[in-house]
Amino acid sequence: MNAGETIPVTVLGGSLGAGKTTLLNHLLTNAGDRDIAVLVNDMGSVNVDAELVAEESDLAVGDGVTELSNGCICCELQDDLETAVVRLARERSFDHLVVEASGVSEPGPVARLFVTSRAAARYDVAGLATVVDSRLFADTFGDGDPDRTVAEEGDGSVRPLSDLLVEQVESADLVVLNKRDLVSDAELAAVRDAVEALRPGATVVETTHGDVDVDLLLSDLHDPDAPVGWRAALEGDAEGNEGDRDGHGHGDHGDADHGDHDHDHSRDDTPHAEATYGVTSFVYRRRAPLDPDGAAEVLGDLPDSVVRAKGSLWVAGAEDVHFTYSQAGPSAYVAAAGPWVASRPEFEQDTYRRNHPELDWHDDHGDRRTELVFIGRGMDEDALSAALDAHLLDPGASADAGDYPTDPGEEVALAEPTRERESTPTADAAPEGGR
Ligand SMILES: Nc1nc2c(ncn2[C@@H]2O[C@H](COP(=O)(O)OP(=O)(O)OP(=O)(O)O)[C@@H](O)[C@H]2O)c(=O)[nH]1
Repeated sequence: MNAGETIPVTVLGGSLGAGKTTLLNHLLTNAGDRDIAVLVNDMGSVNVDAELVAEESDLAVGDGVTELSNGCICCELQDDLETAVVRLARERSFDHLVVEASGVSEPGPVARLFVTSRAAARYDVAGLATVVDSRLFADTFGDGDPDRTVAEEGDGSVRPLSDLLVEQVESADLVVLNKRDLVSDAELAAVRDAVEALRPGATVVETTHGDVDVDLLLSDLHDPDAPVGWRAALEGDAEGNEGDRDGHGHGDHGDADHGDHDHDHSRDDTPHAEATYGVTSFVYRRRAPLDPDGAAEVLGDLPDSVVRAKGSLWVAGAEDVHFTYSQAGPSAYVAAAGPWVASRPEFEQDTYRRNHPELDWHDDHGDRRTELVFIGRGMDEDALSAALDAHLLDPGASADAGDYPTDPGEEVALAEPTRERESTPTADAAPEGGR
């Protein structure tokens, strides 16, 4: 490498056992003339993956295959990773770096390291590749085997696997649907369909034993501005529905035309997906607060047809708090994001609105709104909207939102895959901190 040239980096993510190591072996065996450095992170103290990769590719550990032990590179080992990649670039010459994130890492933070830290001067992100265990994905979002839906983190705490699967897909430039041999054509089509809805525009390939096209894997695929499905749906809806903004003002929530205009125009982005397999998305947007218990009841027990839901909640009894909601398969959380802009002192509101002219501001309610995007297969939009509408209250109505989180970043589970679903958020449901 010439001084001043940057090295392309591909960050490889995917759930535990998805086939990342298998894919790395395939890559190293088929690398041709390329000199590839691989940084492997494995959970636990033994770097089995690094040794396996080294063993199968005639590379010694330390000779291009570098280990990081004791945890997850996206969090505890962030400093080590930064040091390791800077040292690697200084000490060795190679054409491409591949970093395998552990099965419970989100690839996004790992990739950001190459943009924001000392490593940025030496590296350029070429792509985030996520290996998906097609069988596990189909199970998690299809029939939902609860025993397989929790991943253990380095500190022993558990995290719903569905969250990780969704996040790993939502940040990917390339999605590798691995274990093709373990799913039927219909199951694979459903998985592909969900992946395309979660991450419109990502390159999606199907593989068995990680036999991905090496040129494709290493090519420059990264698009930091690529849309995430739920955000694209919200934006598409906002653009297409200027007229409905004022249509849901004070007291109109009983109006029969509530749901009529809330169809998602972003489905135009993936027309074949909808036409072929029925993946759709829609936005539920109301200018009225939800009853706290009713909202928890509906949003904590969404139909299985919903793969992903996300958005903002205006909750009666806590009208100053902007709540966010996030559901992925069998898990659902509500978090306190901080005050609504409309709850802040007037001068702050003015400044904020000047700096955010795109903010959807209502004459009476400011930015307070309930705005949820749902992505799924064969969803009954009318039924879901009606279930939520049944819990709409008038702005200012009294209600007890005592079980909802209050501190910014605090989170409460409405549904978790390992436990019995709860009908309301409870104070003893461990808040998991802002994610
Ligand atoms: N049937 C089948 N098995 C596969 C496929 N790809 C990988 N495997 C197997 O799945 C298991 C896990 O594969 P790995 O490559 O170790 O997965 P990983 O993502 O590196 O796993 P962790 O490092 O634990 O996160 C191994 O037993 C592989 O042989 C595939 O396409 N089909």
